[in-house]
Amino acid sequence: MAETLKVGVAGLGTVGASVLRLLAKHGDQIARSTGRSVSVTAVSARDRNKDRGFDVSGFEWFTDPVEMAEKGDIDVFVELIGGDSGPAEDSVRAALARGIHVVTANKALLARHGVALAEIAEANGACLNYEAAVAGGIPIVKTLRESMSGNGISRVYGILNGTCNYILTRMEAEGISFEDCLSDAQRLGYAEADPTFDIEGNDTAHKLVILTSLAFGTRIASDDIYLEGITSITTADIQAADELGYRIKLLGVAQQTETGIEQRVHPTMVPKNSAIAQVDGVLNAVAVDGDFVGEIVLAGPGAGGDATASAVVADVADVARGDRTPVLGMLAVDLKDYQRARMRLHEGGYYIRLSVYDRPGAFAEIAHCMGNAGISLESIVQKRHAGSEAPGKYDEDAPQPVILITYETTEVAIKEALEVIMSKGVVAEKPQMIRIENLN
Ligand SMILES: NC(=O)C1=CN([C@@H]2O[C@H](COP(=O)(O)OP(=O)(O)OC[C@H]3O[C@@H](n4cnc5c(N)ncnc54)[C@H](O)[C@@H]3O)[C@@H](O)[C@H]2O)C=CC1
Ligand SMILES: N[C@@H](CC=O)C(=O)O
Ligand code: NA
Repeated sequence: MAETLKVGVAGLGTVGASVLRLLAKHGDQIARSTGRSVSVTAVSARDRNKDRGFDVSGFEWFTDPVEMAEKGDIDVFVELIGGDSGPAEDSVRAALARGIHVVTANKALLARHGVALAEIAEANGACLNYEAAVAGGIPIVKTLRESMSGNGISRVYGILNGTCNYILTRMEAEGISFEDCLSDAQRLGYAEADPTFDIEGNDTAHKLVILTSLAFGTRIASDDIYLEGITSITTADIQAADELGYRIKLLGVAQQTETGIEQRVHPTMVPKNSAIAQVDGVLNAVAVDGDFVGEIVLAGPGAGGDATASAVVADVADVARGDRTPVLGMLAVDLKDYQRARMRLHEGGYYIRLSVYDRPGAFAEIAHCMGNAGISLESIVQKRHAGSEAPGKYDEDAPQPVILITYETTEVAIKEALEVIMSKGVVAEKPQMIRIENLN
């Protein structure tokens, strides 16, 4: 058998601890599969004496991950610290500059510096593998980098954040509050160190921009993305979606249009019978439309220590096998510039929830504003608040929820119509607007 592959692991938190356990449990299997034994020889974490449930005394210890990257006797540097700068960035750059292969789960780092890191890796003959960075345990990076290289891709989309999907699923199924669901996701090791990255959509955006680059052969365009998180989603929206035959999911979508590539992250109403609507809890799903293969959908755990470790170790195994696939599926120099499609031109159906003053003519005013903007309404439903006046009487001071579903229209038309509606004094608060995606 070839020489042992020496691995240094930086960051012994949720994912790092699972990586050590996985390698301890399945090291023999990996050696048989790759023809090379893989052994962790060095680790870096902040506190050597912390009880992590496993013994770290057999590893060379580095308090500073950059030192491990620069001086450690290792072949692979596994970065599981997190963050798009600081020790994660410095240590990865140092390892690659030395020609040490890098495996990372850090999507924030790749979204910001992916192309620059790919260039350093290429210049020094090192691998940079990051399967765990996108949709956790789902092998989507490998699928795009290798298995779909013979296809022209027109769209890639999916549920890319386990924390948000877990929150939305439990809010719908169990009626649990947003805050309680989020703290459970944190306790289970799904959330980012700063969970606002999850719930405000940034984590999904980090993953989507990596997928866009892999799918379309473009440079990573982290700033060119439309972004909305799930913090404005209420149980009223979830219930209304259910009654209308939809579920609400946080989707990341990258789609080729006539004017460029649309990169967008936002809560989305998807038909209940679509494949993506069945994906619950911490599971993620990614769909890719290829011109020869058609649509493929991969689903599986998107977060959690063990599922993520599965992807990290598969990347280490690829290094052991001698797999040298280019970082972004092609050399960095061959990546095209990303051309952004304007979000205002986005076309689709919309769900609008308005809080309408119960006054004569209010409905007509709303329908008129929509009509003026060229928007056709598929349905309009008034949902009386429990305890409000019986039908036949009205209470001017008690706004009532009204749900509109539009036929396909443009983002610019919807936004303009809602502004006009707000200016007419018929609604009590800013309207809620959720895009509808009619997926299979
Ligand atoms: N938890 C999950 O489900 C997933 C996490 N990821 C990514 O994996 C990476 C790690 O995530 P987790 O394990 O969840 O985070 P974590 O917060 O549990 O672990 C990070 C570890 O890095 C250590 N650390 C921080 N600064 C350090 C430094 N200067 N030197 C050495 N160690 C340092 C921390 O003490 C902590 O133990 C992040 O990039 C995250 O986005 C990716 C997919 C899933
Ligand atoms: N916080 C992330 C972890 C995996 O990438 C998530 O919830 O998906
Ligand atoms: Na993955």
